[in-house]
Amino acid sequence: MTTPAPRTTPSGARLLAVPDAETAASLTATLLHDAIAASLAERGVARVALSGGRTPLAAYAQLGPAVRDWSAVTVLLADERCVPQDHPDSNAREIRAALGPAARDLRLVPLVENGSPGDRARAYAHDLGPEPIDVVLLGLGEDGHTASLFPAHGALEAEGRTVAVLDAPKPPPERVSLTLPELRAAGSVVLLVTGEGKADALARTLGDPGQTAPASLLRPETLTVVADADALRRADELGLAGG
Ligand SMILES: O=C(O)[C@H](O)[C@@H](O)[C@H](O)[C@H](O)COP(=O)(O)O
Repeated sequence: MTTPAPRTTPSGARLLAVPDAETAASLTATLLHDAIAASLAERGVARVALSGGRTPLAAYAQLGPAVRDWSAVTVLLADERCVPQDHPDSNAREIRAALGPAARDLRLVPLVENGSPGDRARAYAHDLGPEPIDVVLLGLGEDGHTASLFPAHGALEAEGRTVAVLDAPKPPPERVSLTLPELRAAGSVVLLVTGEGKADALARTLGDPGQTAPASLLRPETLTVVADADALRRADELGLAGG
């Protein structure tokens, strides 16, 4: 698909503004595909971290059949809920289902099912493997959270690669998330935001760097925001959606 002319956000991130959620999904699938293909061409393997939530599922459905060799791709979780892997709230389960049968050979690294959230976070930090992540797909909550990093939450200060969250405002409360340093170390990050319910959160993210909007703490040099017109409405009104 044709990529829209990039805008630059006040922090210096790339913003790709698209008319609707359907176009945002196709563009996101293309960006993920291209990042995976570049890593496969360069190193023969690719490492991608994906988020849960409803918004990216249409993009995953297009990404599944688009990637030629899933057996060389490791799929990590940007965040996961502390539930069994076959639970309806499991991000791993949703992501695998959305990628579909074409991705059956992928290596998805799940969160271990036993232990406290802290134990699971430590195990996941080990399971991430030593190399940095090539590309991360993040969503944005209506309250401004990204992955399981919630506004003004202590997890934002975590210095390791993963962090346990015991009291997430969005259920389920017990989660494990990649940390800000880990997200900032990734080769690239795509933040996918659609729908008018996200408009205030996106405006805060683009305009008010700080812990009230965790995605504003991502690294602008590696960040691409893909947003549809409904999600951008407030940021546009405030002149925060770049030019
Ligand atoms: O597991 C999770 O809860 C997510 O990874 C989370 O960060 C999600 O991306 C946002 O809450 C947006 O979710 P929606 O796309 O459903 O709005």
